[in-house]
Amino acid sequence: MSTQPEIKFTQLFIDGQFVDSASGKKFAVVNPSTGKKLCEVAEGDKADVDKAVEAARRAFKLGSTWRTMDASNRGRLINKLADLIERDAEYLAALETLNNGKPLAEAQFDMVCSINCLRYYAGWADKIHGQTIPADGNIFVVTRKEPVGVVGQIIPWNYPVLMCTWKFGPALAAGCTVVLKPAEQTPLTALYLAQLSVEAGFPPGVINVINGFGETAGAALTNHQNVQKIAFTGSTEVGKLIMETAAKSNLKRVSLELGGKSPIVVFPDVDLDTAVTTCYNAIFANMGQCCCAGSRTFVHEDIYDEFVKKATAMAAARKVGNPFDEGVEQGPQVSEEQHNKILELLESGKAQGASVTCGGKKWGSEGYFIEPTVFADVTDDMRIAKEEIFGPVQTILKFRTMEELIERANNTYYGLAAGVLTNDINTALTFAQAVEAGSVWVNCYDATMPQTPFGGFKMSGQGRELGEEGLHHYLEVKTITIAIPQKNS
Ligand SMILES: NC(=O)c1ccc[n+]([C@@H]2O[C@H](COP(=O)([O-])OP(=O)(O)OC[C@H]3O[C@@H](n4cnc5c(N)ncnc54)[C@H](O)[C@@H]3O)[C@@H](O)[C@H]2O)c1
Ligand SMILES: CC1=C(/C=C/C(C)=C/C=C\C(C)=C\C=O)C(C)(C)CCC1
Repeated sequence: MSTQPEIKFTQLFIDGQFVDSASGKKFAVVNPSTGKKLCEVAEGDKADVDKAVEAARRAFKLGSTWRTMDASNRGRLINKLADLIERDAEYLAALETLNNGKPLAEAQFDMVCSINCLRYYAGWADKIHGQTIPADGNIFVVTRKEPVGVVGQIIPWNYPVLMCTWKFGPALAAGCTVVLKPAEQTPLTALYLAQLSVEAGFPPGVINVINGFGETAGAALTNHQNVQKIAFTGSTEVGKLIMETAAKSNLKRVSLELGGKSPIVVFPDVDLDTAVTTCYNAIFANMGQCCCAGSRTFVHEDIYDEFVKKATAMAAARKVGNPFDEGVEQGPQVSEEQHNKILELLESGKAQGASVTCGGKKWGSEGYFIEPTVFADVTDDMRIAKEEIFGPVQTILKFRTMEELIERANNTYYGLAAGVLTNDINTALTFAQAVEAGSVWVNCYDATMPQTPFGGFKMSGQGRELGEEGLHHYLEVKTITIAIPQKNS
């Protein structure tokens, strides 16, 4: 596989066509493995968002090709897009690795998950229906599930293709039209998907992609009077802004997939090597850049020292390097900003008294690499135990009792995910029921499938993506009540 896949699309995608931005401005896209510029892409802002929303509105007009299409044909188009991603998966994975820095094998797995997500939602397209309701009186009542309309979708840089499919799948199955804003760090694969949408046969305006920055393009989308819903994945800080802007503009619907500080808990009755591996994958996958990363590893005091020894050995053996190289498990962080944020948090961990048993600093001399790091003797008050690090940093905390564990696991503003490793079903269920988290994984982690709802309690978000739940945010319920001469049971 080429380490320099050709970059084919760098403009904005509006109304089925690639176009320059209205201002003519461009911004640089950087290769995180080197810190050097890869290319420039068109920089969209309010004027371009307005055009894209207008195109999406036209595509959503009553009587349009999209609105009059059989639902089963919407499903076929979504399936066709999945087929095209599958056809070009090697290229797309390489482009993702180039732009995002994730190891090629992880990018390839992301493509599989993305294809599965689209196929799952393709199947839903003609299974979205309302009810007939035996309401009181001489009436006949039906509900219809209708698409909410033009949807703005704002996504982060950690899973660029996967996040596109989590957003496109349910929106298109529901019959909405979309304007997607990829993260400014990683626009390249979304633009390629835009081209695939043309090849799949989506009518112009159904899918639009506007590259640009959050404060300009993202804010214009969130503020837009003709956008009926925003689906956002990213930081909790921006999630709050989105809700505020949505409320102040047209009270558009909002779903939010935000940060986390998820506990993964190890009880002493487990196979220790298996537990160490599960916890290692839970935090180090995707360079730790995952909202649901198992970023607080709670280990029972009886096995704590042995666990720390094994976890340290495992992290020390992690192969860091060029994400295109065979066997490399960890590439660079996505950007200099993220890299510096992580280094600052590493220093805070050291200063607050945690023990670095592995790593703890920058890796290499170019690009945005960080050493796989393990902190032991972590206490709840430390910043590394409270803040989302979003890096390859395992923090290991000690616990003694279930009661204390539950209290500490829940002592966070976040509530995205949790894991519990034990062979005792009572222990597993006690924790699973008590922990405040949208996903709880027992004897596994990151087990996220298109069929299973995903999202957060508390400040980790609003609403759920994936599964049937993920469709509801893209649908309005209309109640149609018809007066009839005489109802009969
Ligand atoms: N939950 C996640 O998947 C996720 C993803 C990325 C980052 N994060 C967290 O957020 C931290 C900061 O990363 P970041 O700055 O890239 O995240 P971010 O929330 O700023 O960016 C996510 C997306 O939101 C857009 N955005 C930013 N400001 C906006 C605004 N005012 N209006 C509308 N859209 C806006 C960005 O352009 C991007 O597309 C990370 O360190 C990590 O802790 C979480
Ligand atoms: C962590 C791994 C995976 C899961 C990724 C998930 C659940 C991402 C979800 C959404 C986002 C953006 C979260 C926030 O960052 C895979 C894709 C199942 C592969 C293994 C590693």
